[in-house]
Amino acid sequence: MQTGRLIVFTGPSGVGKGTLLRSLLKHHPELELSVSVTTRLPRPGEIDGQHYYFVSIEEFEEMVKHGELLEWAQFAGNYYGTPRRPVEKLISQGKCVILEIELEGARQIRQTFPTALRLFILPPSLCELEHRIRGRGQDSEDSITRRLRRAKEEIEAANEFDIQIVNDDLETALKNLEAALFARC
Ligand SMILES: Nc1nc2c(ncn2[C@@H]2O[C@H](COP(=O)(O)OP(=O)(O)O)[C@@H](O)[C@H]2O)c(=O)[nH]1
Ligand SMILES: Nc1ncnc2c1ncn2[C@@H]1O[C@H](COP(=O)(O)OP(=O)(O)O)[C@@H](O)[C@H]1O
Repeated sequence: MQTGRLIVFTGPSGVGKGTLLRSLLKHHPELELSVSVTTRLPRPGEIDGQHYYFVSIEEFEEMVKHGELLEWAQFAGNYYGTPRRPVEKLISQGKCVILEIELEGARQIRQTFPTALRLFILPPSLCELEHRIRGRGQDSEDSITRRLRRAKEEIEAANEFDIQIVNDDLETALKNLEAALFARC
C-alpha cells in the first residue's frame, strides 16, 4: 500500500458504511478513521470524541469561520464536518486516512484533494436500505424520511466515484472493499 493517502467513503445512510468500516479497521489497524464534528445529538452508545465530536451550532459555525474544517455539509437537518488539522497531520506522517462523509463533502474533497481515492457504497435496493435504517432503530420517522429522500439523490451520483461497491452480502462487500483499497491505495 502507498502511504499518506486520503480515502473517501460515501454512501446513503443505512447502507452499512459504519459496519463495513468497523470490520475493515479491525483487520487493518494501520488505517486511520477521521472523527467528524456534528451538531446532531448523540445516539445511545455514541461517545464524544470517538464516534463524533458533538458540538453546538454556534461552535460548528465558529469552526467554519476559522477554516478549521476540511469540508462540511448539512445532512438531514444537522451540520457535519471534517476537522482539518488531524487529517493533515496524519497524511504528512504517511498514514492512510478514511473520511466517512456524505456526497456534498465528497465533492468538496474532490476539488481540494484530487488524488483522494473515492469509494461509494450502494445498497442492493432502496427497499433493503429502508429495511436496514428501520432495523437499526436509531432514527425518528422524520429523520428516516429525510435520509431516504437524500439516499435517492446520493445513489444517482454513485458514478462520480472511482469505485462502487454493493453491500449485499457483508463478507463479499468487505472482500471487494479490501481488494479495491489494497490494489489502489
Ligand atoms: N460532509 C460530511 N458528512 C459527514 C461527516 N461525518 C458524517 N457524515 C455523513 O453524514 C451522514 C449522516 O451521518 P449520521 O447522522 O451518523 O447517520 P448514519 O450515516 O445514518 O449513521 C452520513 O452520510 C455520514 O457519512 C463529515 O465530517 N462531513
Ligand atoms: N450487508 C448487510 N446485510 C444486512 N444488514 C446490514 C449489512 N450491512 C449493514 N447492515 C445493517 O444495516 C444497518 C445500518 O448499518 P450502518 O453500518 O449503521 O449504516 P451507515 O453507517 O451506512 O448508516 C445496521 O443495523 C447494520 O447492522
